[in-house]
Amino acid sequence: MSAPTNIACVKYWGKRSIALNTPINSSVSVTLDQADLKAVTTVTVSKTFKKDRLWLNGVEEDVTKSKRFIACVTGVKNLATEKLDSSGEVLVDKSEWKDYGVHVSSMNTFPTAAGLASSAAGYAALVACLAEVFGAIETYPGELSTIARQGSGSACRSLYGGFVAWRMGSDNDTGADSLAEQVFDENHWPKLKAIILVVSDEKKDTSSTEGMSTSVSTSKLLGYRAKEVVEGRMRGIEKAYGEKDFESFGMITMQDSNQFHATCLDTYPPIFYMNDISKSIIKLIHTYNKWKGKIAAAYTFDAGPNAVIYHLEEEGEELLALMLMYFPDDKFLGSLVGSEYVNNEEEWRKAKAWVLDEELLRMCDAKGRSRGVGGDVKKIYVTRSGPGPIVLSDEHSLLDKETGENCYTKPADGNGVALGVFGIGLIGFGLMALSGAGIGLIGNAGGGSKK
Ligand SMILES: Nc1ncnc2c1ncn2[C@@H]1O[C@H](COP(=O)(O)OP(=O)(O)OP(=O)(O)O)[C@@H](O)[C@H]1O
Ligand SMILES: C[C@@](O)(CCOP(=O)(O)OP(=O)(O)O)CC(=O)O
Repeated sequence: MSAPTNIACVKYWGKRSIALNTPINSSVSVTLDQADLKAVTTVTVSKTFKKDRLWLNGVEEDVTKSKRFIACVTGVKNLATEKLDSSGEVLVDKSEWKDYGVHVSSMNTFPTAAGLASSAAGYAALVACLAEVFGAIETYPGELSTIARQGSGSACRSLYGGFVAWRMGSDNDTGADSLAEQVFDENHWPKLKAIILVVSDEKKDTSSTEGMSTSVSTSKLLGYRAKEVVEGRMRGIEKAYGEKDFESFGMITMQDSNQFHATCLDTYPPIFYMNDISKSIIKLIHTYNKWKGKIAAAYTFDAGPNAVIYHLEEEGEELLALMLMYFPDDKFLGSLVGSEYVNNEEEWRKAKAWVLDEELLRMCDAKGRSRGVGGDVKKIYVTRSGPGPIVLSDEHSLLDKETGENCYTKPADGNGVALGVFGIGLIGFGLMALSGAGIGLIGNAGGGSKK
């Protein structure tokens, strides 16, 4: 299976219960297109596997004590149904699944743990893939998202496409109502686009989990935000998205990003996720909006320095040209990922030569960022909203079909694989080799249960 990342417009920051991984406030995000960023995961299960194993980007991680991983496997197994063969015979009774070991191999097509929501895509892919293999059936809508939430909070939102809310819920005993809900699907607002400026692809020094824990115990501003601010913003942004009102959508998105980073600064000791490059992106966007006379672009930053700039299609080329003017790549390094405008060197030169308004440039120059200084932005994605998890065909398996061992190696030069290598193909049942001694069920191929 593959699963998307998502970038929140109203941020999740702070846990109500660490054990249940429930939040102190609701949040809402845009699911991004998997053509550009995704986690790809294969699951194989077998009775012969001695222990559960996970390979991430080709390297094995010990998951035998991972609370997050165990919660996902156990949670999905609890919803499992029996596995049938094509004639309707029971191959695996649901009571037997507990004896099956799980092998998982997963890779991200973008930097891992760098504030680009790799944990969201990764745990959503894991839960969606396990659900296929075990034929899991939800007893109420959103139940699988309550399981993904226990892997990583933001992962619950990656189980759906489009515009997705994570309702904080009120059940403090089970967390069963702290779940994701699709507010609008990915086809609702096709003109909405996103430019991602990767300022750093290094692993961040304060993880979200650790950062929000310190914030909850030390920041009064965070408590105020959760109590007094978020619900109004949730209502406002859902209305704005529904009405395709970019100005309101953009305003709330920017204000909420700023408030999230203000709570980080209010945390003791303070946490700094944005750096000077992030701040100069913020200044450029405000200058651009001032020049436009309206909110035409809106930035948001997760727990890292990388910027996501939401905008409408009509501003896409101009904004990209503006970014390339102030954050250029020195030479053409290949097409901008996902870009409709820059797919070869000629288009890249054209984008760089785009004639930006003199007054706009004068206003931007006055904000202190010099034109043409390269090296600060490592990579640019030009993307949009997309669907939730997708079933891939067998040929994309990251686990060896005979042995169930990892067969994926991360290329030396990048994050994951070249785009397009993992094609998207919906197939039906993909029972690979279910024999008494052999490997069980290959999860990126779809389930075989009664549904
Ligand atoms: N494809 C994947 N499959 C399973 N687990 C993954 C996958 N990708 C990332 N993870 C887990 O998520 C962790 C990274 O999460 P972290 O929250 O630190 O970064 P992030 O998700 O990239 O950033 P953020 O959530 O702040 O945007 C990894 O160390 C790994 O444990
Ligand atoms: C800033 C954020 O991206 C924080 C995401 O935090 P995580 O979901 O990664 O945290 P855990 O639940 O501890 O795994 C905001 C958001 O995505 O809403």
